[in-house]
Amino acid sequence: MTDLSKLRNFSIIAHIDHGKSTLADRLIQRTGGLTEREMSSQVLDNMDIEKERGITIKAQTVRLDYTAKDGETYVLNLMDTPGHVDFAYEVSRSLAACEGALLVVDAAQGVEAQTLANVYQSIEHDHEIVPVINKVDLPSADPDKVKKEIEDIVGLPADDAVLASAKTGIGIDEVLEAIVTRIPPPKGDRDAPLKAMLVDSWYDPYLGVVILIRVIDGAIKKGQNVKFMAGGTTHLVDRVGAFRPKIEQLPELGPGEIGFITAQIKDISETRVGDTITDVRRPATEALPGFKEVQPVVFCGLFPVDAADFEKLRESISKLRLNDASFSFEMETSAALGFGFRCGFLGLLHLEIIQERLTREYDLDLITTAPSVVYKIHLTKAAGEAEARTIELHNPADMPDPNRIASIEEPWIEATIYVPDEYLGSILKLCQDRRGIQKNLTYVAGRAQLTYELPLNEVVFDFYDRLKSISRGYASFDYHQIGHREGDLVKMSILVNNEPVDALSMIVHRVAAEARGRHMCERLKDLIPRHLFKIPIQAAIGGKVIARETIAALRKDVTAKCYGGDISRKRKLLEKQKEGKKKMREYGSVSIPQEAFIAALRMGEE
Ligand SMILES: Nc1nc2c(ncn2[C@@H]2O[C@H](COP(=O)(O)OP(=O)(O)OP(=O)(O)O)[C@@H](O)[C@H]2O)c(=O)[nH]1
Repeated sequence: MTDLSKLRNFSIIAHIDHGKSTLADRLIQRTGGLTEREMSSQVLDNMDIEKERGITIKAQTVRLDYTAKDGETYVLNLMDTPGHVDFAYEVSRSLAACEGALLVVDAAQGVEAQTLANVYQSIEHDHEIVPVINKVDLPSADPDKVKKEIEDIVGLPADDAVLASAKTGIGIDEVLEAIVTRIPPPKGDRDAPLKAMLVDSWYDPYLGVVILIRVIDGAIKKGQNVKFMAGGTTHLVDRVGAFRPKIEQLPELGPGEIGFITAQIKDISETRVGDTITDVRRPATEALPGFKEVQPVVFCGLFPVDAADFEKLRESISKLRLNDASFSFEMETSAALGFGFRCGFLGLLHLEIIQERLTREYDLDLITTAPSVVYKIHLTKAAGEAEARTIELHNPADMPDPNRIASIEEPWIEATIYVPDEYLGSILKLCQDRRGIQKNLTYVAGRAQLTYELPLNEVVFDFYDRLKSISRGYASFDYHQIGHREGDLVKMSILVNNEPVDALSMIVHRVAAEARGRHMCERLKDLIPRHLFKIPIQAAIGGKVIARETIAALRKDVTAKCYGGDISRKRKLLEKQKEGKKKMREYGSVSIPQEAFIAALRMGEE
């Protein structure tokens, strides 16, 4: 067990790309955990997609030994946190396991929205925050301006901010000293019953489910019987250890310590982030505060392009789910798309990551249906029912008969947008177009900080992409949910050749329905190839058509213009046609190319 006064638990909070992972790797290297060669590939971002996209998805932790200038050796637990709004709950749990944080701000970019959101969380956890101005090696670095921003915008003193370059190694010793001298040691009672927080968990093919914990009171040892208080399950601990970053087994973890346990757990859904772990024989009386079950907020259908891939899709999805308890799925059948899965995600980025992994790692061609949020539908009282029911709707296809609906509620978010002045006008228009309600607007140092309330369903399509493109990448965005509100919502169906295409139906606000319907029809007109007959494309609410386009009939055979003369050219064309067919879905007698599904949903005007 480590002496409490020699322990420091900290995390690194930063906006995406400000250098959190690079700094973490540099700290590991300086304290001897890694050689220069091992440094060459980032250690903490260990999933391929994380590396490629340069974002951290799962929180990881490392235990470092550091001999400080005072001659004492300290154990530093560094906790990495995910950098994206979709994973805010994991950030919050990781922060709860620490006493302090390094606030990394890019010396050239300055404070961004995500920085703010994470700092506020960190302050809520009573953290000691040490500002680190990173990338001072860049020619465009302006540390004094960034210091002023940290003081004016974040509201933290920044006089003694550490100036560093995670890339070149400048200031790394100062960062380590600041951790030891400025971040307080943890508190904890060794003699109290075991109380440990479940910070994170993941599936490892050799170890089974690995659980990252922070011990609050008591100690946890190999051979101990433990209970998960919220989950209600009990387990026998068979390994206790820490990451350095390689695995090292330890006899026990005492109060204030961070490390991992394994307990022969097969299913990750038994380990819920935020749960309290206690001893079976001598349990704690109260669980740790703040446990929250994470719920998916965005749903969509995933269908194989080739119906024969269904089993492969099922297997692949089940495998992904082994490592990600926040992702949910259940089987779904669609008249047009056949068998597939309805999946739930924490947000759009989460959706994209899963979709990309399925495509890339499992080599599947998929059709993704329109993402949908969770609506609360209040039904009218049916004959024989004691009281009116409320249902949760994840899939526009399951929308009840409008006559049975008393009212519909949709989820709302509060968004914080941080944007340079010159783009403010267009951002305000974007928010207004998406039914936003402006709550606040302040200016700091040539940039505007905007607070808007927005319906989540207006954000899930392409809000973030639009925001980035309007502001040339300078706007940053963060949000949290603020509950459901009633809205005048309707289901809009898309009919191709008079047949409804359920993958394209969506729930929209009545006011926006016509414009969106028209837009969808226009898009589809360009995306669906001509056939030998005329194809009407319609958007409808109930039986009422609100928009219509027609694809003219194809008059000639594609090869006709070759006059049968050039046979190789003719063959090429036919082959091309065949190739195209593979990626199409048949709707009645109409073929719709795979990319039409996603392309039609993009609302941006080009
Ligand atoms: N010039 C310079 N570049 C740096 C420095 N630190 C990091 N970078 C670069 O900045 C980019 C982003 O760094 P990361 O460490 O991946 O950023 P991050 O904050 O971990 O990003 P997320 O994992 O998405 O939160 C990389 O290309 C790094 O090489 C630095 O001190 N100087």
